[in-house]
Amino acid sequence: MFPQGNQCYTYEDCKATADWLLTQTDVRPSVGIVCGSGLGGLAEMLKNQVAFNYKDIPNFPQSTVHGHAGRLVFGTLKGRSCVCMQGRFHLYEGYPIQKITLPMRIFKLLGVDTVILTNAAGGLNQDFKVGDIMIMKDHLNMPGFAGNNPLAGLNDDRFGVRFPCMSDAYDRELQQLAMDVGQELGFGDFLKEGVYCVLGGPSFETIAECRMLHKLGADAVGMSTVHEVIVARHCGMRVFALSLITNQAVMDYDSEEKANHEEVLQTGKQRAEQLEQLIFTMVARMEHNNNDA
Ligand SMILES: O=P(O)(O)O[C@@H]1C[C@H](O)[C@@H](CO)O1
Ligand code: HPA
Repeated sequence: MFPQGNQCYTYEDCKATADWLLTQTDVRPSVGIVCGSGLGGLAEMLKNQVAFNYKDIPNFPQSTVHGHAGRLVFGTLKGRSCVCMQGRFHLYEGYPIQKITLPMRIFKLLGVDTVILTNAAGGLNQDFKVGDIMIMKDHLNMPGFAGNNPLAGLNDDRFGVRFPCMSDAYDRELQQLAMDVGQELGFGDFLKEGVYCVLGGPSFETIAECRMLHKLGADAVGMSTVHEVIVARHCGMRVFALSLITNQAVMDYDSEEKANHEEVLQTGKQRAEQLEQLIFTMVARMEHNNNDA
């Protein structure tokens, strides 16, 4: 069933893309950032930018979703060299899961040791409000339960081991740093932590599905991030991830609410400034990652 799956991009393909990028810029990033829906403004904050449209990067997929610009931006943030994906790829765009996660392997080959991912998500936890920022402490991988895991297929040991551990996927020190920085910045009222559940999308969830996911222990539901986290951890990068609660998942048959992408992008705009501030302050304070997984 899977033998060709991971052949989608070989180690050599990933290396060719990374080497191409390294010939185009002097920036040698240690931090890689992925911007979620409506959160691409993060990339604009990088200083001394060198930016590439995805269509100009060998082997790179194209962004097809409104709110995902499709640019890879290199630059510095508080003096630290970074690379930022202004737009990510999703299963529902029709890409194979290995293609969605290809940028993580390119990050690794560029020298990135820490990946920061953001996403827009629906809130399942009844204590969450629209505009809350949730530090991801864990995930539920629904496509993975059905066998759609980005590491399925032949394993290339140059990236990582056949059976990587995921109980330590989300770096605990970075979670604590985010909490500390959030408190200092006065974000305590809307900074939460929780479990993110990924689904395939693009349809939003039914009421019964939201109720089920909540019962299973999910605090937020979305359509991304987890595949990238798995590949980033497989190749030994440290991971930190944030969900912006852009809408309340509909859990009640009396509700008139309807999830929609416009609301997702609108909430992104309203909270973007604080989310950016949180990430920049964290990047300024982060220690380098010395212990590859
Ligand atoms: O890329 P993310 O996970 O932030 O995007 C979410 C999931 C869908 O792509 C979209 C739904 O509005 O936002
Ligand atoms: O409610 C949601 N469900 C799934 N994905 C999402 N992305 C933003 N909001 C949602």
